[in-house]
Amino acid sequence: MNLLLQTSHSNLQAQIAVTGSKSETNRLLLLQALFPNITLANTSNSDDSEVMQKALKGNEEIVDIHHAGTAMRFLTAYFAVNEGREVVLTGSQRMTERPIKVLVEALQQLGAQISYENEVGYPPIRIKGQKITASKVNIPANVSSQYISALSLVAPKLENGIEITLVGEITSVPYIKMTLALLNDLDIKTSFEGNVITVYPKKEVESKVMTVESDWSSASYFFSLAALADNAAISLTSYKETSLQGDSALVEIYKQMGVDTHFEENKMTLTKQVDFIPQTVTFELNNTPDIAQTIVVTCLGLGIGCHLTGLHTLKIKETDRLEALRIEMTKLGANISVTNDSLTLVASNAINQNVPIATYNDHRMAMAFAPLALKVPIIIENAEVVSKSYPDFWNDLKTLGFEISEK
Ligand SMILES: O=C(O)C1=C[C@@H](OP(=O)(O)O)[C@@H](O)[C@H](O)C1
Ligand SMILES: C=C(OP(=O)(O)O)C(=O)O
Repeated sequence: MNLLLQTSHSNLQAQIAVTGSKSETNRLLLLQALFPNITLANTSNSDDSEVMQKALKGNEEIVDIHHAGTAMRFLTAYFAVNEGREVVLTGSQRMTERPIKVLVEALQQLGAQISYENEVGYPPIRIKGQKITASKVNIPANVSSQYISALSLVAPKLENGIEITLVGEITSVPYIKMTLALLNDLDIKTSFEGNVITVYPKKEVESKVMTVESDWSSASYFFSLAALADNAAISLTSYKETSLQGDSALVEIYKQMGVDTHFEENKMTLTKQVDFIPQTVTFELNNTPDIAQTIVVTCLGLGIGCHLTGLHTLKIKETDRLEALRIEMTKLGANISVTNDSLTLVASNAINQNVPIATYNDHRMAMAFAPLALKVPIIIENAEVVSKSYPDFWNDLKTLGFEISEK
């Protein structure tokens, strides 16, 4: 499904209930499988959370998690310590290109039995669940934080917990802290000092309702819309000023691009400010890789330049996001260059109209480019990809007055 997006509304007003964080949900689904007396509220309705839930509930030998990176990594650890069960864990074509070796080797250090069905280092993998008693493990920390979260999530159920020594620069740190904070909310003791994470064993937890905050990465598209509109007052629920999600850095980032955020109870309202906006912005995004695409497109829409660094993980996500951005932004007339870990956009004012944007099976390519419809009519190819994290995205955009038609 290709969608043509256009709008004559440049004053955006609406209240939108954004789905729960898929990162928090997928952690809590795993923790609920380990501790069934936890109840979850405001969970994500994303495809990635649905496949996670199905995989945890099912009993099949072949478990297919499609495009869901967190599900792939978290379930690798989950099945590795699930004594007596054997599964083949696989996913989409792209998932078979996303590396898993670092996590497999860490689990093998602990005594797990995991082998590769095809290419060494990549899914599909065969896992024979074992009782794990070893607790010390070293892991390179600069490829994906999801490996470290995966080990930490299963650790409370290991006889001796876990002590993880992180080697090298640590990437996507807020996601690791989110994992430990959720464990702490269940009264599971953890520590993260220097490059060592410790998670202590815990047999049972108290019954508790865990309420997921709405998804901040999904909120990023509304920050972009507010920045590109002439006027905006967009209210989003349910959000907290102090969040477990690192992407809440959006508040400070978009302040520099003319968006003010006001919190009241469980709602945040984004308003457009007409203050001075710099000609170029610079951000280090090692902590917040998922909002890189949103920010670049906002800058194009504002006619300003940007220099983004800390982007090395973008090459191994749903697609090579740096290359995808370079190609699609160039189609729109942008002057953009990328390296293995950075991106530079030169300020310019013209944007080509009616350009079909390819989305590369990447939900964030579709959603990041959509706000540009405030400036020029734009076509988003294979628009259904948004369901990976935000199935209601196109409907929510309609409530802001966008005309959306099949092309
Ligand atoms: O743990 C998580 O929930 C996530 C961690 C990040 O991945 P990396 O640690 O691989 O950068 C992020 O990009 C992904 O969308 C979700
Ligand atoms: C990178 C992402 O997801 P995952 O790694 O879980 O597939 C994302 O949602 O942007």
